Amino acid sequence: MITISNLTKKYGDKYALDNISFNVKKGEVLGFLGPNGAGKSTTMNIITGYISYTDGSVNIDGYDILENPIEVKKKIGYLPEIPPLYLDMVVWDYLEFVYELKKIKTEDEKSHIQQVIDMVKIDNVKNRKIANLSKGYRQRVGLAGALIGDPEILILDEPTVGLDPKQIIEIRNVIKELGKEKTVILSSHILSEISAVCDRVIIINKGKFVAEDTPKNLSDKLGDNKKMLFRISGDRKKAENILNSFDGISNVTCVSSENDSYDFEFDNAMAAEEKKKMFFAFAENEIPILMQKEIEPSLEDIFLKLTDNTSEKEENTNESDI
Ligand SMILES: Nc1ncnc2c1ncn2[C@@H]1O[C@H](COP(=O)(O)OP(=O)(O)OP(=O)(O)O)[C@@H](O)[C@H]1O
Repeated sequence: MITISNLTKKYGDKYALDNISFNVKKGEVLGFLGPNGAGKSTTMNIITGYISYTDGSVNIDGYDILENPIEVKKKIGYLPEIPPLYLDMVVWDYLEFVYELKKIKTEDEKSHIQQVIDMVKIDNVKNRKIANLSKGYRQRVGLAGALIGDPEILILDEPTVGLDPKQIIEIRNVIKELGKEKTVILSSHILSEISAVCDRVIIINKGKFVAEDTPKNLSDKLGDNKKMLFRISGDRKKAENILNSFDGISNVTCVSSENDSYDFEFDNAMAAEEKKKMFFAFAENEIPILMQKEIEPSLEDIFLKLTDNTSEKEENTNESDI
């Protein structure tokens, strides 16, 4: 459905994208993962025809984006990172405006807009001014705008940035539903975000391709190096010694303390039997374990695992926030 070949975008001498190639199959939900400045928005802006590129090609459902820009744009609904909403407009009027802009002729306008409103669950705010909506609802209005015209492909640039946890879950559910019918590319800088909704993940960093896999395989690749957070109460030194006495535990660090409770972070590659022994060791030393949890791997962990870092060190790191 989407074929990106050797895509390169230069700003002056600087490469925002450097020879990126990938495919997206019809009906697939593809995650585009990378830190700030990786080139996610640049790629999406090129696919949607908003900006040009320096080299390579973009083909959407058989159409080259440069040769058939109108055909391509008809097939794509785009939700940029900051949706371009007119805050003074009422939701319904805004969607009518988008309908006119997209020059959609075949549908019954009112029923189509209502259908889109139902899809993203904004019926309760359709007569309200966009300025008075929460960020979560504004994001859904932006998504509704992208869905006007029933495009086959949806391109969503960091759709959950700035939303609260409840809004994140709601918008994720909407995207999951849409993913059943449409081809979706979704960008994010959070692995769990992508894992929750995507069939496949492409990781880019500083404009370069890093890896491509299913969320499960990516997580398995990181699996032998999971980070754990452990909260204990009691003797800090003793607890540290117990943790360090196990082969499967490394890089033990006390990250915070409050009264007599301490939070330790460590890399955990323990087998199940070893884990049991560790719990008994804490019990024998009368050190209660107050809490334990696995820490989501950061993008930094993923890059360290998936890439040879030497090439990264040669490059300017100012833009990245990892
Ligand atoms: N108009 C521009 N002029 C010069 N450099 C640009 C321009 N737009 C983007 N860049 C640079 O291109 C690189 C990729 O930017 P891009 O916005 O695509 O990254 P991103 O992965 O979307 O990051 P973010 O999550 O911060 O949006 C960055 O180094 C950025 O500074």
